[in-house]
Amino acid sequence: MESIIKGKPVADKISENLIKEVEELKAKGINPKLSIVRVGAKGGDLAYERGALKRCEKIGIITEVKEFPESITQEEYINELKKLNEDSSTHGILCFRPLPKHLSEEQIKYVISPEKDVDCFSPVNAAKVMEGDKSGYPPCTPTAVVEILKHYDVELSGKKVAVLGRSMVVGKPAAMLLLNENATVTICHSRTKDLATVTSEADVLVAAVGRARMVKENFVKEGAVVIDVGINVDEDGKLCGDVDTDAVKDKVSMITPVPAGVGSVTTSVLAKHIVKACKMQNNA
Ligand SMILES: Nc1nc2c(c(=O)[nH]1)N[C@@H](CN(C=O)c1ccc(C(=O)N[C@@H](CCC(=O)O)C(=O)O)cc1)CN2
Repeated sequence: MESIIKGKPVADKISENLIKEVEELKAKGINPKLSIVRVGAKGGDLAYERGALKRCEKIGIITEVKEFPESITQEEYINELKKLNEDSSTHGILCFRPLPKHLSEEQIKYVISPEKDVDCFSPVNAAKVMEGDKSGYPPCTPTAVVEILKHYDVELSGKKVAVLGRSMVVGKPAAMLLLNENATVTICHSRTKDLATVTSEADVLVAAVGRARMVKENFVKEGAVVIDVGINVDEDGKLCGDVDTDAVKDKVSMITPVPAGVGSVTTSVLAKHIVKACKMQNNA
């Protein structure tokens, strides 16, 4: 049985309605716009940026990229973010993370306007994820994980789910969103003892650890569903996930590829959040 499940059908379904919604907004003279803030040129950020620009163009959302050198100071970054907060033509702001070490996310996350924070940087939106409050903007990648599982009719209620990775961008919020779907969630990380034993007990494994092809055949249960969130660049400069797909694809029942898996759905969720933010800001 073909176990590879692509993100495209999920992304297309989310995008379909958005195209109509954007046309309706434009007919009223409202032009939804995303501003991307990128520091440096990390592979994962650039892949996300490419995907986001392509997706927004398809849907009719205006985009701009604010690209800054690694040498940008904390004060300069904050000033740029404040300008976007105040710019009424920008409805959604996407700050690529993690930021370089000399920039304090702890401080910057309080600067982004929660109303424009379409990828859950602000503690206001992060708290809403914890509370299961749907009025905010949960992070796009973890939301895409749940959208894929639902699209492919993967039962989550009462199932054992292992999330490999504990970042604020993916691992922690993914665990929370899966818990909201009544899964029994285990978060695993670099200090987890007998890691492969823990992950191989899961019905669903979400790999978000950021290490190229780390998940091998012994990490997965026979028939498990594997969602590969990793976006890594291998030694040949090729994009690859956290899972060694070739090694596990015959053992599992479903697995997402990289690229063309979670990433393509992430950008549709992002577009959905931009349209929602635009409507809220215009009372449309
Ligand atoms: N604010 C955030 N910054 C970053 C995140 C994040 O979730 N929020 N994550 C990574 C990048 N990332 C997901 O983890 C990511 C990478 C790529 C894509 C994407 O659109 N992929 C497409 C196209 C790929 C290509 O053209 O090469 C695909 O997979 O089909 C989305 C998310 C870093 N920063």
